[in-house]
Amino acid sequence: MPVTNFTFAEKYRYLNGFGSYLESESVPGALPVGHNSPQKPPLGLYAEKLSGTSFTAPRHENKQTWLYRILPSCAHPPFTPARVPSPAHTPYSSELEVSASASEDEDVGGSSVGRLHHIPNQLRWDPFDHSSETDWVTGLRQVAGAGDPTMKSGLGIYVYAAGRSMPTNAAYYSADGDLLIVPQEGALDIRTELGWLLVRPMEMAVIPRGVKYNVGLPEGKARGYALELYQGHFQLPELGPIGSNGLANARDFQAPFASYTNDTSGGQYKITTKFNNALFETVQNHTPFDVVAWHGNYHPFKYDLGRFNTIGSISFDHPDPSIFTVLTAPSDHPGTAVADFVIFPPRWLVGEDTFRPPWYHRNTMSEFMGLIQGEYDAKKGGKGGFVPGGASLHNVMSGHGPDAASYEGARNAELKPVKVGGDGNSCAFMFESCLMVGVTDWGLKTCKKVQEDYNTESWGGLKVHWTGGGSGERESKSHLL
Ligand SMILES: O=C(O)Cc1cc(O)ccc1O
Ligand SMILES: [Fe+2]
Repeated sequence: MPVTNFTFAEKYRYLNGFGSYLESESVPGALPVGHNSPQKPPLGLYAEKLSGTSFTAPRHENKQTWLYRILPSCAHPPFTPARVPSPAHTPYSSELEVSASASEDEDVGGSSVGRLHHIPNQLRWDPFDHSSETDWVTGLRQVAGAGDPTMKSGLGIYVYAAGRSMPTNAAYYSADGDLLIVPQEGALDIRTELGWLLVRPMEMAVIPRGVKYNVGLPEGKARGYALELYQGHFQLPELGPIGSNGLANARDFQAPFASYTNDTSGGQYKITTKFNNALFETVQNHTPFDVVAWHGNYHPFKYDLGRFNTIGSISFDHPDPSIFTVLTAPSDHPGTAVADFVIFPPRWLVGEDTFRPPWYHRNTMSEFMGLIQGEYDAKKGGKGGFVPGGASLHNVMSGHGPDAASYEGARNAELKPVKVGGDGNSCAFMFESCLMVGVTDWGLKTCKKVQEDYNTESWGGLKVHWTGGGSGERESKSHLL
């Protein structure tokens, strides 16, 4: 059986830098020098290329990694449809049986994206349930999405809940896209083909398309959010006039060290893949975690959100939330993102003569938000409220903004500097997309978490403050006065 007695220090060594071309060898001499694919790679290893872009992608976009492993990935029996439900449909409780959609998937060979409901209403969800019955693979649920993995366009938005580590002889990969993970409760001990990552709440990670991984739960349970990017890859946002540092700094992104298991005993390793949003599995007789060394720029990474250098107004007015972008996945149109990952971290709010929470707005982008901890400054009231582990969706042109209680509070607040979240521990995030997102059956119905009265609870009580009376006079004001 596999060697599993890695020490904490052996597992969690990191290589620093965003998008860097890195190399790592867990046995000295395992990486060929000056060659990618020598006739006989060192130590009797196989060379295997893992590409994240087309071979001919321009250099600044090109992503690939060379893996030096004991056996290549192709050595496995054929995949067959998995006996677990697809992520878009199914309740957490095993009492509710494997869903009808999963068996339909089997009939047609296992490829179904599921129905998405496109609705203009603002949506908010109570915290999603914990589950003791699921592991990472069975605990991922698609809430919303746009586009299509087969066309490599769009994104999927997920929540996960798990109460079990994946068996150590199991691995998962998604052929559909890069997965950005935002833990909300419980650490994730992620073993990837390229090495280990420990990802805790207030950290995030990205596992690229195709990279196999296993998720252990050191705390016995975990819950959080995830975004799967069907097209392109996340990159750091441009900084423009901010200059050469700020927001998420490149050096704070951490990639794993190579770490391998040498299991030649002919064990049984279950590989599950998500392929066009349906799950398939196979069992192979060698561990997928046999990469002794690698070099490349296509690798998993993590980032501690506490290292985000938050920048905001120090004079007046509330800036656009783009100033809080950690990572962005651009569309073909510059400045327009298929997905932005934005955080609202602990920070000081100042601003003279300024309404400090978000202004009311209708947005051409769609906004899915979650709360990692604390409270969000625009959402104080309402039955159920916006609470950690819950979520909201304000779709394309769906009006939103502070609820009535938050509005009145901010309108009358003394404008001294305040730390957002009071104790400084709040952190909400947003997955913002230029695409109109649809909600899955699971997100709309099966999860049973939609707050039916969200709109009226939030904005039904907004007061009229109009004092104009038709005089038409307008105050002209300089902020220098
Ligand atoms: O709707 C939201 O709460 C997210 C958001 C925050 C902000 O500061 C400005 C715009 C915006 O969409
Ligand atoms: Fe918004």
